[in-house]
Amino acid sequence: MTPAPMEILCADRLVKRFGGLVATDQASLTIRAGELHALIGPNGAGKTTLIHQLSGALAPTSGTIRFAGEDITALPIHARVHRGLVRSYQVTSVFRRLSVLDNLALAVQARDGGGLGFWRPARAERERYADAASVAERVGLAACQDRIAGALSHGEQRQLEIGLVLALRPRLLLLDEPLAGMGAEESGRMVALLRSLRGEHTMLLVEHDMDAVFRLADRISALVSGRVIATGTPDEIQGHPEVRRAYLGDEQGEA
Ligand SMILES: Nc1ncnc2c1ncn2[C@@H]1O[C@H](COP(=O)(O)OP(=O)(O)OP(=O)(O)O)[C@@H](O)[C@H]1O
Repeated sequence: MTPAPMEILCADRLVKRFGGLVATDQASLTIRAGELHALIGPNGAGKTTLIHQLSGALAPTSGTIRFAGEDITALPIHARVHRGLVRSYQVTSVFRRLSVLDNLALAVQARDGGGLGFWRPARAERERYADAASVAERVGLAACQDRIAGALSHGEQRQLEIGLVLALRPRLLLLDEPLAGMGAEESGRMVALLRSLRGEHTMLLVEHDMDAVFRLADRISALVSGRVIATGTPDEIQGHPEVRRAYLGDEQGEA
């Protein structure tokens, strides 16, 4: 029997040039099924450019991306989403005038290919809403599932965005700075949510909050000038001399 592949995503030597600028420079990255993998790096290191290449928003100049054993380098965003590679805020967006539950039900419907409930529309609708309610609960929004999305706090809206991605039942979630712009309390809630998803979902997290990254990640890859210079456990990354010099600086490198 062939064992299931451990690696869900394998990016091999991705180069992205913008004119004379090389934003990712032979960047290679492997994500294992089930892990929370964080990508760290200083401003301008190429994190966003790399994520965009993985999601399909940007075509690499060279290099390949394999997902679940298939070469997806040339596939557009929607085809990657269809295969289960989903980035938050890219494909699904919050409809501010709809309720939390309606937003989630629409994402469930999108997942099911438009919800062709031709036979039993009422039942299909009920199932969709039951599914949406369980996602609302999963992301900590059960108590406000009937509220208009536009009236949610910033932190709750980010929780909803995670819910919209989860409703698509992704095989790999690309999370781009989920803690951005949050205060301590909201950020604590989001970290708890991400921790609760750990082990249940495979995630690639780009985040500037080093504290959160080192608390959450199973493995971390460090990007410097477009290159992945190290991948390892939080302890290995924290002790890596080049990483300490390049990334952690006086935050942790001096500790
Ligand atoms: N569309 C573009 N056209 C030209 N240059 C770009 C473009 N997108 C990114 N760059 C450049 O590529 C380099 C990498 O940028 P990128 O945004 O990927 O880095 P980052 O690690 O995500 O940075 P930050 O942490 O500040 O978000 C930077 O020098 C940036 O100016």
